[in-house]
Amino acid sequence: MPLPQVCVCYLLREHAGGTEVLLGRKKKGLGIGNFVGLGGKLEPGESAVDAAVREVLEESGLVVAASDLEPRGLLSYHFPHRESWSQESSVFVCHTWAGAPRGSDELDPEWFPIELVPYSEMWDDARRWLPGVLVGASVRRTFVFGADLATVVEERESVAGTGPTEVFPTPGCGG
Ligand SMILES: CNc1ncnc2c1ncn2[C@@H]1O[C@H](COP(=O)(O)OP(=O)(O)OP(=O)(O)O)[C@@H](O)[C@H]1O
Repeated sequence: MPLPQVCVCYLLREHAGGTEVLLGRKKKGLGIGNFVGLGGKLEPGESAVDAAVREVLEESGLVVAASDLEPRGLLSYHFPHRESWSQESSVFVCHTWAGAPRGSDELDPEWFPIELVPYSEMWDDARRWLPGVLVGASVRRTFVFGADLATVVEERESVAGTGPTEVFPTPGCGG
């Protein structure tokens, strides 16, 4: 079964001699209380880019153009103890937008210098890949979360089903 597809978009600005990223504390749903980038689920038939444009607008009021989104990879999140939480996230970075950020029922956006991103208040995987993405890297990685539904217990440098190897072969399907 393909995983539910979600997207995340990190807006970056140059400010006070450094780079800042727009994050917000999630007010509802999966990961409530965590600081996250702007993003959410793809609607049926929607591309990850179009979903990112829509989610940025819905969550912050900012208007981004699809052509200004830089694709930075794919993350696969697995929750063997709560399969309904497993999902795959396309990652984008964007430096150009129109408007000023405003809060929404999802989060209240705040700028953070990239050296001061609150990793201890984010999903456990973020500190393992987001620092690189914020300075220009791309990422393709799989994270497996433990029974506490919060701690990364396994990390692989590939994404199940789309990379050269199947990370999670389904018992009974071949092999
Ligand atoms: C498990 N480790 C994780 N680490 C970092 N980020 C994570 C994440 N798991 C989900 N995310 C992000 O969360 C958003 C989807 O969350 P999800 O609750 O499914 O969607 P959200 O409620 O926003 O969607 P709608 O607005 O209802 O579409 C999406 O940006 C996705 O990248």
